[in-house]
Amino acid sequence: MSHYFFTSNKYLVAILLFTLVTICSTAITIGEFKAINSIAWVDIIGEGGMMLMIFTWIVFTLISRPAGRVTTWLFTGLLLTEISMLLDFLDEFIHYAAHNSWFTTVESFPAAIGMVLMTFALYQLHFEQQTINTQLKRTERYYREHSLTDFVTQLYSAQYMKQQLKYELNHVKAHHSTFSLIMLDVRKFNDFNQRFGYAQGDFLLGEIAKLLLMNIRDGDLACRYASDRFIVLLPNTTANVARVISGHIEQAVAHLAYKSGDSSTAIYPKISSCVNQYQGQQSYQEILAQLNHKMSVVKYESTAARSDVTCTNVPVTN
Ligand SMILES: Nc1nc2c(ncn2[C@@H]2O[C@H](COP(=O)(O)OP(=O)(O)OP(=O)(O)O)[C@@H](O)[C@H]2O)c(=O)[nH]1
Repeated sequence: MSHYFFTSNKYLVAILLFTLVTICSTAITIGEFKAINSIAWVDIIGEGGMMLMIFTWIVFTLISRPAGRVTTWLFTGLLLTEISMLLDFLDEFIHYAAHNSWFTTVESFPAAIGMVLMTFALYQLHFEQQTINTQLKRTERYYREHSLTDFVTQLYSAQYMKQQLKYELNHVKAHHSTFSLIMLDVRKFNDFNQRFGYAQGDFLLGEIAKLLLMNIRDGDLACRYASDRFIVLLPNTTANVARVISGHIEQAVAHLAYKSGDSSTAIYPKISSCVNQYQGQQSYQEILAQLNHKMSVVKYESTAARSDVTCTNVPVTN
């Protein structure tokens, strides 16, 4: 469950709770509970079920979508529909005197407006999804398999990377071609976690993953290999080209002025990278072992050169 989105939609959560509480308390104040033997239990189950379903849709909208225009339209449409369902549900066991019957006669209006708003929201969502699909193309090299994505970064997982590596090895053997791998490791990520907390660490990994995707080509595949380590598979690519791309990624991450929470201090994360080119003579296990070893050497050398400072704090000036 995305705690982050729920927090970013906190005003909508407050509006939802306020609306539901106000309607229930108004109904109880101006109405009277019906006698138990005049209650239609089947209607209560049906209407109560629909009300709960729409409430669940609202909660899923709030936890799975970032705050913004489309989310607000979706939320408003769903909330109006929920209001109709709640009024419908309440009048199953609350009776209103004639002068308060407006409370139940208006029940169908919110849903009608809500449906129009939701249709508009879905129309907007369609365009938003088209933009996301364009970006997703970069991570969907051969087929969609979302069970193999990493939750924190939304990149493909190490398991998917191994599958694709095996596929690529067979491919280069059959076609006498070549491919390269880039391994990237965030420097002193443990220190970052200790200083800012794991939630911020997750967020930073997500931001680095986005930069990674922006700096690779459509046919390349970026995966989260292990904790703060990423691998990019570059088909039909020599080590020289891979080094250039890896340099672009390093520069992009080095220019990421990360702000933790409300802090206005910029933190500049750094990553180490190494590159290897392959023709398909080794197994995927040997390749990964070789790449991990090369990364250890790179990290050792950068530590020896004392250039592994992770976070440079530069106060942001307005
Ligand atoms: N926030 C967050 N931290 C993670 C996740 N997975 C692993 N870690 C943490 O990542 C850190 C990795 O630490 P190390 O392997 O020592 O790496 P490092 O601190 O970058 O050290 P160097 O690579 O030598 O510079 C550990 O603190 C792990 O607990 C995750 O999904 N989210």
